Amino acid sequence: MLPFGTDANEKHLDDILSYIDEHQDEFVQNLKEWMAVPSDSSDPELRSEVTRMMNITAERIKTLGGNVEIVDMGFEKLYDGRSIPFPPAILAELEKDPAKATVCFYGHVDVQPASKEDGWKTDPYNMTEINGNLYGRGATDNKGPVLAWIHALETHKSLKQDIPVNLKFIIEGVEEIGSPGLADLIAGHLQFFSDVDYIVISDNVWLSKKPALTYGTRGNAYFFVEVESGQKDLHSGTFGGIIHEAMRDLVYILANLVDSSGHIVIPGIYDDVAPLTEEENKLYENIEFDLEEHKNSSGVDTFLYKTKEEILQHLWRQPSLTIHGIEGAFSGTGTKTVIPSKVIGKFSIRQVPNMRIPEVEKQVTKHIEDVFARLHSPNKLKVYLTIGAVPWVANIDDLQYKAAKNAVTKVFGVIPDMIRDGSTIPLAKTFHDLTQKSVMMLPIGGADDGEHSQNEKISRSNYIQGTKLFASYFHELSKLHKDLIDAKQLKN
Ligand SMILES: C[C@H](N)C(=O)N[C@@H](Cc1c[nH]cn1)C(=O)O
Ligand SMILES: [Zn+2]
Ligand SMILES: [Zn+2]
Repeated sequence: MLPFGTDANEKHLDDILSYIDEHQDEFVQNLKEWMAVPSDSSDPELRSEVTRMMNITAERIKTLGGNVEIVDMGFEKLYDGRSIPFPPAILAELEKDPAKATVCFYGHVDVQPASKEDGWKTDPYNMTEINGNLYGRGATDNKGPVLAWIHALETHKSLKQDIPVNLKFIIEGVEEIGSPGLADLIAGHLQFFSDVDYIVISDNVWLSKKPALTYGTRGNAYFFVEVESGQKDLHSGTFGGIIHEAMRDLVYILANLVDSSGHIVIPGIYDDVAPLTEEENKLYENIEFDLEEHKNSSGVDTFLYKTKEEILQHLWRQPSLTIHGIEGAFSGTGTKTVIPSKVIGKFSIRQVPNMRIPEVEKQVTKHIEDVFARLHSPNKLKVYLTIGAVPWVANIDDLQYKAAKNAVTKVFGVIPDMIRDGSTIPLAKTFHDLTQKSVMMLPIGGADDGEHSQNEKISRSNYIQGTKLFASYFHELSKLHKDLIDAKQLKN
């Protein structure tokens, strides 16, 4: 093998990057096949599709030559009392050379719900390319990036080139429902992580047209609030006006969580939020972020805040409360004159440092009970936390951030922005806390990809350049890691 940093090694990488360009249609076709699987983890009826997607992923890693363990994750107890199997998780490894750095890639192949009726322009499960964009559910979140990582490795194999790092994979199928059971899986497989040097996640998007490295995410505390008036739905002509309606109680509760300025009105909720330091405050000035473009891509005319700094701080370092929906309420077209008997309001609070989920749970429960008490309603109230994902902020001085910066500069010709993300990777902090390894997010999705939205996409360019980015990252990391080991040996 040639030492890294030589011209021959540069030539190897250039061959890899050219191969990726030349095979892009094949890579796009592979993504189309993955996106045809409706692996929506939130729909119990589609659970077998998530399992099928996990098996497809496992086969692909096996074909690469990886050692794959398919881990049974047991059963999920649904809130309606049913039990359904969780999809299995994948633990895999490829290459085991003690002289090389070991990188563990984490990703998920489950997706958010999607249906044409929600307003998609194309069939969400039939990937469609329009003007250089690959539309469909999972394009950017997270099938595209997972496949791009695999393609970067397959390219090395196809060209019979040495992969400069050892690889491990942890791939799951329940990220979109908060990664239940995954923290226990990690805790029970610490041996798997013992020789891992770096953990990489590519499950978010850039903030602008400029590539970015992500060193922090918000967490999420997801709540269900259930109000029940009786055993069955009733006619609003026969019973309207004489009973305490569950829906009225719930709407009142939901209306008393957050005010029109976005301020969460739950007492104590901001108490633990980390104060803004002078040093952090300065960071926001230099980040590329086009407010108007962000508005355009969201389809919303007016944001709650006016400046870039306010917007970024409210996305990255302030909690936010979103009301997502009401289960059991009439939501179809038409004019059904029903009084729903049991309704479940769903809302979540994005968590930031130094909020603590048990404290948030207490504050939310007490607040909802107090608000409900004002109604003097005889209805039954239940409040419960269904997802408790904590925020994560990493040390950007870790070596892999430097390797990723070099790789971005090589592939995109610009130095990446260092950003945080308002969304949640439930396992990011868990990885760090349980393994004590460096964690980094290396996004390849564009700011306008529309994760979780209708018409989710990834651009062909980001998908293919992203594949090149991963290949370059292996090479840059290998060089820097080797220098680090050499320096350590010299010291001893
Ligand atoms: C960032 C990632 N692609 C993602 O979409 N994560 C989800 C995870 C989650 C949080 N609560 C429930 N699921 C998200 O941020 O919504
Ligand atoms: Zn995701
Ligand atoms: Zn997602």
